[in-house]
Amino acid sequence: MPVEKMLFTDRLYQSAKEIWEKSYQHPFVQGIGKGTLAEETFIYYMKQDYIYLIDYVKLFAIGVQKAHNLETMERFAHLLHEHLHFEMELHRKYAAEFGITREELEATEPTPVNLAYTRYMLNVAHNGTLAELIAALLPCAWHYAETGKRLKEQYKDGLEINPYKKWIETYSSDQFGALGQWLIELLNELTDGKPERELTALEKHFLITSKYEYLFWDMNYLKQDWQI
Ligand SMILES: Cc1ncc(CO)c(N)n1
Repeated sequence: MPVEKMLFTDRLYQSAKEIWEKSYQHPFVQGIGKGTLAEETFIYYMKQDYIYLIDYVKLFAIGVQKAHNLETMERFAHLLHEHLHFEMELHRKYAAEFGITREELEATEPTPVNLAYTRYMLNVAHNGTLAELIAALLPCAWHYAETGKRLKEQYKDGLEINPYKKWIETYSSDQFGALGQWLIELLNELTDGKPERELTALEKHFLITSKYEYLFWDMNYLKQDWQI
């Protein structure tokens, strides 16, 4: 009987599982689910996340540049468009609700954790292979899709009156989930038959950005910024 082959992304999922669980249990994430997170904390996060996404979207442009065929180029161009419009529209809508202008959103200065996280991914994107780029950016797409779906299920009773309903609806949507799913498939294709040495390097990127995801929640929760 043939042995069922474990996908490389299953391995990544297993190795990051504990970190992701810690993120899910973080009071920031739970506060979104319950709708109890302080509004000023959410606004702080929306502003930081908006400028995070500006850099994140650039990673897809580098994906276009590093793609080996036209189909992959088209998919990265699609991802770039979806994050720039579908996802970032969420931030613009919340900002409008809170009386924050687009200019103000865009002029946000990154905190140390935000800057370190985006610089890490941009560095991998510029200096690494296409597989390395995907390994580094995948926790963002995958972890958010999973978080959105889990929160929606766990807190479905209060969803209609939850002020963060739009956030939960965006990240639990099939439209958002499909973005991560395609990255998962591409990474499995690119890593098929690759030596352990290369896989270990990819796993390292995946774990580091998974940890940055945790730090990002924590940084926003505590409103950690430059001390000087
Ligand atoms: C920090 C962070 N990670 C992932 C996502 C999902 O794209 C996001 N908006 N922000």
